[in-house]
Amino acid sequence: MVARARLPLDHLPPSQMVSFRDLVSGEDHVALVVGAFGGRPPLIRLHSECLTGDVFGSLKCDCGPQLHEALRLLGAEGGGVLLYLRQEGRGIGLANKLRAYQLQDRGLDTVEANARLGFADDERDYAMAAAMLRALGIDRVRVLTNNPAKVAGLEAAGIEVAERVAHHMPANPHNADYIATKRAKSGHLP
Ligand SMILES: Nc1nc2c(ncn2[C@@H]2O[C@H](COP(=O)(O)OP(=O)(O)OP(=O)(O)O)[C@@H](O)[C@H]2O)c(=O)[nH]1
Ligand SMILES: [Zn+2]
Repeated sequence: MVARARLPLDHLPPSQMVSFRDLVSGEDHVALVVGAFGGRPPLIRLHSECLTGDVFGSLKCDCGPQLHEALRLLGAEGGGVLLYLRQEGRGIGLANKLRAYQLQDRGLDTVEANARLGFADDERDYAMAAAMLRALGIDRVRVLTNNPAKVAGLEAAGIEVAERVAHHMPANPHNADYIATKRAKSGHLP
């Protein structure tokens, strides 16, 4: 844990941002601790950075709506934690994601494009996310995700996943194929 501060957020209960330094990548990951929780395992979201979707509202993926809906759900529960993980492009970085988009414009799907660039479909791991949760005193969670690799990654690192809560957003004409490919090839759950 590197630094921590109160961070008032629109329409959300009193929140804090906590930053962590990843000594392997040098990146700062952040935990947004929304409101208060206790009793049942807290609702959490592991959100992988997506500059295009999170900041600019890109329609090519579902990251922006997933981010905002996750925060809304945490607020509606009174509290929870969103980990904002600096895993842009499923861990390949922004420039390579843009190269992958270029290949997708030529007909490759999201998995084929990664392979063409010499990457695995998904280069992320969740050990850092588990370490962040433990540093916050959390060892049992309910996790908002459609991605079984996130559940498996947390469990492998010693965090108990009491429940997986599906986190689907409505598709649009630009991301429908992307979402279908994640289901067909990357094991994403309905
Ligand atoms: N390499 C690559 N990364 C992408 C692409 N589209 C989105 N991303 C990245 O994928 C990450 C989000 O992953 P998703 O597969 O949408 O969702 P998930 O996080 O695995 O699963 P959920 O928890 O269900 O949302 C972000 O880091 C995005 O930047 C793409 O076409 N290629
Ligand atoms: Zn995205």
